[in-house]
Amino acid sequence: MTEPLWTFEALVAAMRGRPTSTAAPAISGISIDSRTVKPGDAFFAIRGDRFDGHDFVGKAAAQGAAVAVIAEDRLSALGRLTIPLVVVGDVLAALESLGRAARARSVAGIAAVTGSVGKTTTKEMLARALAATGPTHFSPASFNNHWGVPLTLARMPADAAYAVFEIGMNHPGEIVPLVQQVRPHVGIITTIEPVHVEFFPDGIEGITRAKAEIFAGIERGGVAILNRDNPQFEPLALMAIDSGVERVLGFGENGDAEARLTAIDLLPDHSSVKADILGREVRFTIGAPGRHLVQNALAVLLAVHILGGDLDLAADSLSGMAAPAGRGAQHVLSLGEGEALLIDESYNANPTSMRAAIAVLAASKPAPGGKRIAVLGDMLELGERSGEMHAGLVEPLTAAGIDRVYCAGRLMQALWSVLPSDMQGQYAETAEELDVILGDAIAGGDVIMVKGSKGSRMTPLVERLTTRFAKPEPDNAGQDPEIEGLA
Ligand SMILES: CC(=O)N[C@H]1[C@@H](OP(=O)(O)OP(=O)(O)OC[C@H]2O[C@@H](n3ccc(=O)[nH]c3=O)[C@H](O)[C@@H]2O)O[C@H](CO)[C@@H](O)[C@@H]1O[C@H](C)C(=O)N[C@@H](C)C(=O)N[C@H](CCC(=O)N[C@@H](CCC[C@@H](N)C(=O)O)C(=O)O)C(=O)O
Ligand SMILES: Nc1ncnc2c1ncn2[C@@H]1O[C@H](COP(=O)(O)OP(=O)(O)OP(=O)(O)O)[C@@H](O)[C@H]1O
Ligand SMILES: C[C@@H](N)C(=O)N[C@H](C)C(=O)O
Repeated sequence: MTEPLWTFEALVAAMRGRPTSTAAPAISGISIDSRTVKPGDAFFAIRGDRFDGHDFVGKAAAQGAAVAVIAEDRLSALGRLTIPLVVVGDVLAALESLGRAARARSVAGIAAVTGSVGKTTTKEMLARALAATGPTHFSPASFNNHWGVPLTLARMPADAAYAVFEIGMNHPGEIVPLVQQVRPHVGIITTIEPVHVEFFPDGIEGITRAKAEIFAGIERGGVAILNRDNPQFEPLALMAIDSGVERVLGFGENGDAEARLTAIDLLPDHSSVKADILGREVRFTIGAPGRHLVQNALAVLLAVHILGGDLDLAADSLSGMAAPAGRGAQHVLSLGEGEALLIDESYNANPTSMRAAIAVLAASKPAPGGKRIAVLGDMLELGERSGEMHAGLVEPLTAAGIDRVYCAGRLMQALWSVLPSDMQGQYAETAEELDVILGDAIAGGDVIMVKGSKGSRMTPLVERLTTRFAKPEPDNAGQDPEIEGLA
């Protein structure tokens, strides 16, 4: 029999909670959402921006939750429930305590990933690479904030050999409490870029300081892994040493990088790479395109090596990597007269990730007669230089020889107004309006890259296009289109 994730007693003790029952159900998972709760889960009733999880305890119980963790001040209002409760003062604080207990009992080699872009991609890649050596626990999706980090910690099995956590922020001060819960042996900063800059009046310097907060939680004897090619490398390295981090290692093309790129072949659907990782030559293939993924992979292999994983197995594992949903995942569209390829980059957008995605589109190979099409939504949270940053995309788009650009959103007007007329597809105020426009414009052989900030609602546009132009059965039967795409 496999061990439960938590015994009831251990769960109660970790949170110093008050159980309402002497029952002792085994707990196989942790959930904060009645819509996805599984039998055996402990349901934590979190108060969020829209809802109070206490209103869904009954539903969670009906779905099979073994236990619910609730706040003292809501107990009397909950009425009769069929499952044991653990009563605490503050449910989020209790989740954090459980997360700390998971960390305290763990023998895993632990990595934390932050950075202005590439956190999720790097976290997914590192989890894959470590899993080639031993059982690896990691954050789902982008669970990187004050809810996602303690939740991921609380879910960490006691016998995980490795664990990878993503840590995000869009304001100063958010990383310190999160990294102090995770206490990683290795802290990775993917890169420092002008992202969420609206919340940083002092720009890149402020972002650098905020990302450097990760050093405050690195374990004694731990390692900081930094982007050697980024202009903020030196300040970050100094901040790491000032924070007591004993070892700082770099990755990139720079000759001084400990994980150094030595040769690269960027192809439309994958990359072949040669690198020197702390003096060892490693050759590998990444199963998804883009120079930015090569950068991320260097950090990943360095982290695997430091954590004692098998470097060769890790490098081999990267050939099976597909770009995550919304971050480069590829879909084949069936257009009657032929097929087109849609690259879904709709999860986020900022000048850096836009340039990375435009480079992938540039390297793609449309079929004869096909076009390279960029469909771009607003980049949010860029502050007072937002207009300039939107307009500035004209340079990489023209340099890459993109055939047509479609724009959606008020901010994208700044780009639209400076695009050469022969590149202009069409402008729409909302992503929704592009549905029909694009449906009529795209043709077999085209490669279409869709990107915008999450709030610019390009993801629903991708969903509508992939539904409308889905490959007919049986080609798709039982297969995940993201995995079956050309990635
Ligand atoms: C708390 C939570 O997870 N909310 C998710 C939930 O939201 P919902 O719309 O339902 O409303 P509430 O949050 O108010 O709900 C309160 C609780 O009630 C539960 N509940 C609700 C309805 C119901 O029928 N049953 C229920 O049990 C609910 O589950 C809550 O526990 O659902 C949404 C849809 O799935 C989720 O989108 C929402 O998730 C929020 C946004 C969230 O932050 N979740 C974290 C687990 C997480 O880590 N998510 C990441 C994205 C994180 C992110 O954007 N990070 C930023 C950096 C951090 C910035 C920081 N300053 C910040 O603001 O957070 C980044 O740039 O990367 C992910 O989803 O991948
Ligand atoms: N190292 C990198 N350099 C530049 N761009 C990158 C890099 N890695 C990923 N990207 C780009 O950034 C986009 C977002 O990637 P990812 O989700 O991994 O970043 P993130 O930091 O987790 O973002 P978020 O803060 O929105 O969760 C990708 O679709 C890709 O276009
Ligand atoms: C979605 C959130 N994690 C984020 O990064 N937002 C920025 C503004 C974006 O979507 O580009």
